[in-house]
Amino acid sequence: MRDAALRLSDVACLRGGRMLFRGVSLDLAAGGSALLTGPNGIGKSSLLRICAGLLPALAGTVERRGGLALADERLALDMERPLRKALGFWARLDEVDGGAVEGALEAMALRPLADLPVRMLSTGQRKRAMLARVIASGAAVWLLDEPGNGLDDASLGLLGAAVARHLETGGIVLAASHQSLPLADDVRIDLRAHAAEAESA
Ligand SMILES: Nc1ncnc2c1ncn2[C@@H]1O[C@H](COP(=O)(O)OP(=O)(O)OP(=O)(O)O)[C@@H](O)[C@H]1O
Repeated sequence: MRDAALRLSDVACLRGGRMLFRGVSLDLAAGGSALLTGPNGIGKSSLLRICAGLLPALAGTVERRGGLALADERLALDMERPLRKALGFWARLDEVDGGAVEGALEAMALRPLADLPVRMLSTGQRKRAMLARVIASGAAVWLLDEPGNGLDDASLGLLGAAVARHLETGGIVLAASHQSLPLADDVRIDLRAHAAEAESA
């Protein structure tokens, strides 16, 4: 993971025929993290999708080095499978060993729930399950969309600890949130400063 990188240069985003933001630059190397902030609808999720290569940027460049894991509003876990098996499905695709799933369950305090079908998990437990999927992936670059939503204080602490461990081992974290998070963010990008309307106002 030590050669992981995420670099954005002058990125602009057009969505639904509307310019959302422009001029966003970011340079994260191994161990680097950033928090994207701004009100609902400003384009935080869109920027994460651009970083993930799921949405083209209107202008600018995105460079990624290292595997990528995205946690957004989609749980991406089989609702009918027990949690451990649902995570195991991704672990096989990600070609990580079974120990990665156990470690991720432990990190998110999900061991006691590991044999329950995913559909039986509560909102906060599902969010922890999604974070466990990211942790188990072994990906260097974590893109986390509103990772604190639905989490109680204890779970926010687990999230903060997981992020800190990931950064210590050379990972990169880009999180988007409209609320403050217990993350060691080196860089903060307030998308309001890049909003297309702000420029013309
Ligand atoms: N598939 C789409 N097609 C067209 N417009 C879209 C699409 N998805 C989102 N948008 C629009 O893009 C804008 C930015 O949405 P986005 O989800 O990136 O904002 P956000 O800052 O993450 O918001 P929130 O804090 O509510 O999650 C919104 O105005 C939204 O309606």
